[in-house]
Amino acid sequence: MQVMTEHTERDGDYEHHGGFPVYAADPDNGGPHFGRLVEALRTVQDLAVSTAPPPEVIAQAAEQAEALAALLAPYTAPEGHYPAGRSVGLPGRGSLLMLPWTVEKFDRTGVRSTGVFRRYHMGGNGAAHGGVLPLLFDDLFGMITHAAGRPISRTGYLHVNYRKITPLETPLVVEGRVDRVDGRKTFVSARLTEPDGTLLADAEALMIVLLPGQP
Ligand SMILES: CCCCCCCCCCCC(=O)SCCNC(=O)CCNC(=O)[C@H](O)C(C)(C)COP(=O)(O)OP(=O)(O)OC[C@H]1O[C@@H](n2cnc3c(N)ncnc32)[C@H](O)[C@@H]1OP(=O)(O)O
Repeated sequence: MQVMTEHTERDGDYEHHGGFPVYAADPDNGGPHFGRLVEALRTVQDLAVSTAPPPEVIAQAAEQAEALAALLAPYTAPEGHYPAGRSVGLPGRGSLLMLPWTVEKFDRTGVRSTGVFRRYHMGGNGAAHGGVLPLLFDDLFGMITHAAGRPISRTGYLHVNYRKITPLETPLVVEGRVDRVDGRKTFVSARLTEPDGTLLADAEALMIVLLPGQP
């Protein structure tokens, strides 16, 4: 997967739009144990929303969670200086906020990612929560804009059409592209499908190039 520092045909003013820090991919994906930590935390998230332990077990889990937080707290770092979000070799770039999906295609013609929605992402009656689909699409649109060599942009609007119930624990595909560029405006669209092509949701968005100094 290409990242900002490896781009070739981009706007000559690419690095200067907006007040964004410049991110670089972490070639080590956070080191030998980071991916394992993120996966363990995701499993804890799944279990935290789907288990009903007795009080003594909850107390024990709370103590262990508090101990883990205390272990990590001394190592907080500035934005762009921790592996979460920059570990492009890990699902969701190693960020717990992102869906744990894997980018399979990332170039000027578009981006494709595959993965599953897990128990943590459940809304009601066994289906994915409606709020996680915009998260998936928004991050994809950021990557699409970036892969197309467009300058640093933010989402102006994001429209999602929910076509069919999105299942959990089922391999899915999301793929999108730049449809049109008009000055600062990049119009993008994407589709979320099952592997056989069944459409679950589609989305379109407007990504707006930041002006110098815009946050
Ligand atoms: C390592 C891997 C990395 C991978 C990287 C992965 C990154 C993930 C990225 C995630 C992206 C996000 O979620 S960003 C977070 C969500 N988005 C935001 O918080 C944005 C908040 N909004 C803003 O900051 C502002 O609205 C801006 C900066 C986007 C635009 O403000 P502005 O600079 O004043 O521009 P403005 O004149 O209003 O708009 C410019 C043009 O766009 C049009 N426009 C603006 N908003 C809209 C709108 N909602 N609907 C229609 N059109 C609109 C205007 O009419 C105008 O058209 P015309 O008159 O010129 O024709």
